[in-house]
Amino acid sequence: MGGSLKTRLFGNKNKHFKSPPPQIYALASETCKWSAVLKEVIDNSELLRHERKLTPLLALLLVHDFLLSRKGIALPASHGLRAAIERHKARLTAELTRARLRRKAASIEALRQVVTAEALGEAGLYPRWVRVNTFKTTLQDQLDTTFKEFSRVGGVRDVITGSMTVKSLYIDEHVPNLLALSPTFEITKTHAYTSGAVILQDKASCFPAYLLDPQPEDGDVIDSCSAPGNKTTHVAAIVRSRAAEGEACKTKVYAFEKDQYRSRTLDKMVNLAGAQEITRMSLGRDFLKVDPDAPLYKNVGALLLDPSCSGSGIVGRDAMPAIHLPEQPGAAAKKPPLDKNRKRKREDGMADEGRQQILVDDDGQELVVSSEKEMKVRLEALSSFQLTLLLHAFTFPAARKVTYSTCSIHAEENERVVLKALQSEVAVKRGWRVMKRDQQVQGMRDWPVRGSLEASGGDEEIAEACIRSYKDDGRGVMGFFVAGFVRATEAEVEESAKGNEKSGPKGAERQDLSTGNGPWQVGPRTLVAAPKDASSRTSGDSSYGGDSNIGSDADGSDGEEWGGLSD
Ligand SMILES: C[S@@+](CC[C@H](N)C(=O)[O-])C[C@H]1O[C@@H](n2cnc3c(N)ncnc32)[C@H](O)[C@@H]1O
Repeated sequence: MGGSLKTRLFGNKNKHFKSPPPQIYALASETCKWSAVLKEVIDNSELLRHERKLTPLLALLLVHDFLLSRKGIALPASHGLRAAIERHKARLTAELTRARLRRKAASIEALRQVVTAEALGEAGLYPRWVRVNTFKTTLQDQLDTTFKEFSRVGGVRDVITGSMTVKSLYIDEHVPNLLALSPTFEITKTHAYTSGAVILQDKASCFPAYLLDPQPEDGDVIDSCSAPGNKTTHVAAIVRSRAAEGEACKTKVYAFEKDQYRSRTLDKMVNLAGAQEITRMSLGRDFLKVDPDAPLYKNVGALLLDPSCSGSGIVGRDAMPAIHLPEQPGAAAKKPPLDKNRKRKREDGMADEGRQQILVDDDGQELVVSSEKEMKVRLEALSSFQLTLLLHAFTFPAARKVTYSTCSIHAEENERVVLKALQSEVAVKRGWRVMKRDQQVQGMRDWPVRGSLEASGGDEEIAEACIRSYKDDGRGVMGFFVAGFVRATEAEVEESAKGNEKSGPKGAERQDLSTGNGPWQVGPRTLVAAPKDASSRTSGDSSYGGDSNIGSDADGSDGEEWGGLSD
């Protein structure tokens, strides 16, 4: 099985490890992180030459615990392996000091920071986004306690550049209750994190709940695709914050999650976040099988739809920590094993290794893609499924607002789904429109990165309504897409129907976006072809990163981690 360490441990539902996956993950990632330093210590102290029973990996694990773990080696004092390390205490300690000085670190704490920064890899170029969970605390409380010693900086870039100073913080200007922290700060070791008072969630992943902006008059809310629960707990926190002070919150958030395994994570997260008071979870339930006309959902006015996607916007999903093993005395340098498939692939005219990609979608599913064609087929299947879910959301009788989001950078999963949804029969019949930029909540209106004009069929209003983000553009967020839909009033629907009758069908101009997939037909909205020089990036911003593809955590889900649990 390929994929990241997290995917291998947490995504493998059928594997039963002897120890809990979070414990194995912590051990493996910590050992990998220190392995370059420990290799130097072990090689230079000649430990493996003196202690022939030790293997390089065992030595790495034991020396790590001996030198760096607070509890030391977790074996009885009389145990042979423990004695094999402790016999060399003086030499190992001296070599650790040398390794530290070589890295110009004044203390073990400083060395820890150097090692952490090195191990972050791509993730070190992004801040740690932390959403303050208002079910449990307030932004001010957190600034006064958990982040008391942090210095405030002027922008996200300063948090990243100053990452070695560890404790810098920026209060986000777009999304309320969101902080950007230095990537090396170990937030997961704080009480705020383990108690669910703060939740690790990328800025862009906070856009959907914020854009949905549920108000008490909107009625109940549905999160159709919920696990691991970042957006569910976010939208629930917003709903709760809008209930009158001192009064019980009447609005409910209905959270659906199809996958049984991921449902457990959702359940834990909702409870840890304190969102269970207003969240009704349907664990293991397919949103597509939910009857929109069921009495239970008659007051559902707002739906958040964040379906499975290619995960191509996720930062660091591929990252597999490197392990540096000490030299085994006398062992001949091993040749890397021959890839038996390699020759055959070339003879077959298949893509060589360089072009083959393992796609890990945001559900942790892996797929080897070796040609453009395969990629296209995969994206088509995803977009068809995404559209079907979106159109199902449109059918809830009292629904007035829907947000649709993906952590993908592909237009097929984003603007193209929006266009098809707007053209669908259900959208036309029920009066669904795109939520225009000037109808959006302030922070989303101000966010400068908008949809692709070309992918929006040249429709500027739609491109402006769509919200994007790109990794590598210096804004410190993952690649993401979100669009909102609002439903017109009955009067507006009638007005628009009259307009359509007058203008008649414009078949010649119409761009056919129908895939033939999904239960809905394309409606009468007319689209104008994109101008040839249409820029796929808007808002006069030239600092975008490329649409680099692919391969992405949560840390479960959108490259996120969350309150005290590992997905
Ligand atoms: C992108 S993840 C959701 C991430 C989540 N919104 C968050 O922010 O933590 C998509 C989730 O949708 C679930 N899913 C996919 N199809 C579904 C369906 N038809 N009904 C309910 N859940 C579904 C997947 O199992 C997966 O857990």
